[in-house]
Amino acid sequence: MKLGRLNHVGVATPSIADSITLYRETMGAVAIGEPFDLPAQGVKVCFVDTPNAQIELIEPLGDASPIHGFLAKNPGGGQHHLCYEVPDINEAKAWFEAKGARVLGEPRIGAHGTMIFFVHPKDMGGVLTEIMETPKDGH
Ligand SMILES: CC[C@@H](C(=O)O)C(=O)SCCNC(=O)CCNC(=O)[C@H](O)C(C)(C)COP(=O)(O)OP(=O)(O)OC[C@H]1O[C@@H](n2cnc3c(N)ncnc32)[C@H](O)[C@@H]1OP(=O)(O)O
Ligand SMILES: [Co+2]
Repeated sequence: MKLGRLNHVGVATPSIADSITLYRETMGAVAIGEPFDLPAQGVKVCFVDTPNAQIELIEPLGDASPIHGFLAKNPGGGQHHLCYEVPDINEAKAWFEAKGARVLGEPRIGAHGTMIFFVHPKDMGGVLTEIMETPKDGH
């Protein structure tokens, strides 16, 4: 497998609205997208663009959101995952499995419209790792 560029840093927050204010007023972010719901992933999402990567703000959506546990431990929010691009999602899944790393569920469509999967943080040096097939438009 050939690891590609860092696509985004996932940041869990109890309030995307409050985080947008923080990123705009304290961080000086100028390219902040509109928040949208992603019910299949149990999160509300908002992209903050930086020149070389995105910050992906995620807020829990619904009772079964996968980030409830994280926010219970980190009520103010915090860095949740790192996402790297790969050219081929199935090849990448087979690669991680062959290394003995736990792939969490099956690949599914992510917020950028390409296939993603997650690798367990306990098998990745404490970092919840998202693997994403490179978008065809390069974003
Ligand atoms: C916006 C859509 C999409 C995209 O396109 O980009 C996304 O990014 S969606 C992002 C949200 N979705 C997910 O995170 C899906 C994958 N995650 C999971 O399956 C679970 O969250 C998890 C990683 C298995 C954790 O499950 P949870 O029930 O919350 O916790 P556990 O108690 O089972 O945790 C075990 C262990 O791992 C530690 N942990 C949990 N989350 C993280 C984390 N984000 N980073 C680092 N470590 C994490 C947790 O603290 C436990 O450790 P111990 O306390 O030492 O046992
Ligand atoms: Co993500």
